[in-house]
Amino acid sequence: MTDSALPPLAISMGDPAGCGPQITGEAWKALHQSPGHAFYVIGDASLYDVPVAMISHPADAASVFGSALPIMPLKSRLQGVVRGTPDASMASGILESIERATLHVLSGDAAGVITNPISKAVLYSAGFNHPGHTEFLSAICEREKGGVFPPVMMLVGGGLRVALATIHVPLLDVPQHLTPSHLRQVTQITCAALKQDFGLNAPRIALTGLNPHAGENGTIGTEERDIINPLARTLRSEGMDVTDARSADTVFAEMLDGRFDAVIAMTHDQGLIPVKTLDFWGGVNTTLGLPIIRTSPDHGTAYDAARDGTAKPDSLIAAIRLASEMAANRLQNV
Ligand SMILES: NC(=O)c1ccc[n+]([C@@H]2O[C@H](COP(=O)([O-])OP(=O)(O)OC[C@H]3O[C@@H](n4cnc5c(N)ncnc54)[C@H](O)[C@@H]3O)[C@@H](O)[C@H]2O)c1
Ligand SMILES: N[C@H](C(=O)O)[C@H](O)COP(=O)(O)O
Repeated sequence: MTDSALPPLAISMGDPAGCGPQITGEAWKALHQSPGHAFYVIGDASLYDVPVAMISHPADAASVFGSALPIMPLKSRLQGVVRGTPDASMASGILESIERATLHVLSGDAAGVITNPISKAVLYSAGFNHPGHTEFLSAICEREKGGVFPPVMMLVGGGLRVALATIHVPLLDVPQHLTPSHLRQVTQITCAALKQDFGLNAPRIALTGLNPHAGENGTIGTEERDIINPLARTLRSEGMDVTDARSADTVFAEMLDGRFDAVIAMTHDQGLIPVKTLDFWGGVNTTLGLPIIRTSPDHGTAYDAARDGTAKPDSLIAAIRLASEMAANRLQNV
């Protein structure tokens, strides 16, 4: 469900040398006759190969969206953008765009933020010290709202919703992050978001095991027996519909059979491989646990496709559609 009474969606520019500008123009072409998906970009007009309209406030976006891509100009200057060639001097413009889009959602001027892909390596080399958008957006929300908003990454696509218990963590360090309190927090945030943002009244959640065969009763690893299953029992006693650790090699097939509404995977690749394999072009990354709606395409900067002008917009379009649905659901369910 979408709601055209909602304010427009804000889209960040992403890496200007990556596929963001091209797929944003293509997304506008696909959606400009759908007022319920109206959006604007905070970026530089010279990047886009579609008709553009400069706006000075998000409220101006809806009236021009049907005929041009609405753009709010950056304050940072972008000089010498070469498609397909990463350049760390673009970092301030990239970050300004993400931050302003987020502030627009926090102020209620935008219904949600959709982030175009960034190269983490480019931003790290310019001093950016968050692992990715997920944690950066959480930090902005915490600074502006004064609360604590631990973010949870969820990928949606191919019939799956997969939340991650750990994100950009080296495999060697994963076990130390899987504490009962952390897993409780991730599961509670996922459950709340399934209700509020996905409109599911009684979500059914499956936890994966960390080890092969979910530890095979403690004979191939003990995290399931000692951490995941005791926590799952406690959460069930509190009324949550959550499984013990299930084998990660079969649980996604079980979800496709309709047994679960979401899977919580213990590691990044455990969760993202099935979604991106089933639906790389339509997959969406969303951040749960924030006071704002945030979605993103599931792919990266695709510099090669950006250079050749062959980037596909499908995942960005899916991210825009999902952000609209989530914003409408959140409006209804708060
Ligand atoms: N949401 C994000 O900001 C995000 C997500 C993932 C990766 N990244 C970043 O992107 C950079 C590149 O990462 P990567 O190479 O592992 O992944 P990638 O998704 O950029 O590219 C993987 C492959 O898929 C192709 N591809 C990706 N998106 C495409 C599209 N829309 N159309 C056509 N082809 C497309 C690429 O050309 C490449 O061959 C890294 O710096 C990574 O940190 C950012
Ligand atoms: N792990 C994500 C993926 O592979 O799709 C990606 O790196 C995005 O991270 P942020 O949304 O935190 O930038």
